[in-house]
Amino acid sequence: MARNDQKAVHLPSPALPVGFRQFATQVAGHTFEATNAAAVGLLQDSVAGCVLKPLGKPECEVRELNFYESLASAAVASTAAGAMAEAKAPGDNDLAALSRHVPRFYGHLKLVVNQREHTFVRLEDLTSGMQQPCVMDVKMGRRTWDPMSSPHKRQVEEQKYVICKQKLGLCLPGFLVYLPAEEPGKTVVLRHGKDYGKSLNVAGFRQTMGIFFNASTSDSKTRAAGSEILLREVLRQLQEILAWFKRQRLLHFYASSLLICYDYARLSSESQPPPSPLLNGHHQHHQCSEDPSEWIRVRMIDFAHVYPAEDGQPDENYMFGLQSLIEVVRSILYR
Ligand SMILES: Nc1ncnc2c1ncn2[C@@H]1O[C@H](COP(=O)(O)OP(=O)(O)OP(=O)(O)O)[C@@H](O)[C@H]1O
Ligand SMILES: O=P(O)(O)O[C@@H]1[C@H](O)[C@H](O)[C@@H](OP(=O)(O)O)[C@H](OP(=O)(O)O)[C@H]1O
Repeated sequence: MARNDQKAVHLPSPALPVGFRQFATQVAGHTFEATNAAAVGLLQDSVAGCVLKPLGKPECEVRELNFYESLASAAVASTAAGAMAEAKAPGDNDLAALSRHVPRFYGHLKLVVNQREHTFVRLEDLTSGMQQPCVMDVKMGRRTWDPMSSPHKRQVEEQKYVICKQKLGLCLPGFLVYLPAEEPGKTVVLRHGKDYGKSLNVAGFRQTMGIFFNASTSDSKTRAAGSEILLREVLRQLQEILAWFKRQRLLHFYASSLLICYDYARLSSESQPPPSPLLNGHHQHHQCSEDPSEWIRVRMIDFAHVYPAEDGQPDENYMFGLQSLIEVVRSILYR
């Protein structure tokens, strides 16, 4: 069963190249539209574990492609310099270190969708391997317009998600979560888009985060071991990203997001009581006690508005949002 604020309309299917389909767990961003054949969303690639992201407006295309390609070359340069004990270009280390917080990049390609050619980047699917993927897109920063934006674009951006953006430096364009249903063993899917995110105040934002992490106070069924592992691991990954931002002086990220993904199937199995001891006094191996980063992933996405840092300043705008997000997750963990 699904609940959501996105009306169930039957859209005419877009004409896609053979071997590709619409990516079902896209929660935000540009999507296919029934009445606009030029609008394109993410595709699921025939290559397992990959998605294809359309690059959109020409200026966004150049910036996002440039970002991924710079990261890829910095990673190569860093590895080669390490092997040869050579000096690297300034900033290569920081860029190479960023790669682990970003989906893996497998190049770009052009595809014809609805009789129009579009450029896509092929990326690691961050929900890959998840049986019941829960996904949240959190857009970072009080300021979501870039230095080249027109006065009109600035004004439009300033008027959206006003409370959460100004108070927390965060906004919530969409999420999808599996929740336990009344009937034991069954789940419901809750899905909300940008209209919901735009209606939130700070209390609503915090409450929504609790729901997304299956850790709302009213829900005692899953407020157990799994939820604690989830919150601790999300915090750990957020702290690593913050540590990177504190070091780097290269880039500023406007209107960029963090994508938080986890597998509800693993969350609920982690929440089961551990198996009882065997007659010989040993415990059976608990099949879920592997590395939580296998089923919990926090990554930076959407680099259409990445700019070189002016005067080598840190990206305070992004860090303000990230610190708020860390505080919100921490408050859910320790309440
Ligand atoms: N690597 C990925 N793996 C899985 N899902 C992804 C990945 N990249 C993007 N998505 C999904 O697609 C959505 C949109 O991604 P993204 O923000 O990059 O697109 P966009 O169209 O540039 O967004 P915007 O309109 O905010 O500029 C995300 O919210 C997420 O659901
Ligand atoms: O959150 P909303 O209300 O959906 O607003 C969109 C959001 O700000 C996107 O980041 C932006 O795309 P870009 O990052 O590509 O600018 C898009 O501009 P667009 O409509 O001009 O594509 C906006 O409509």
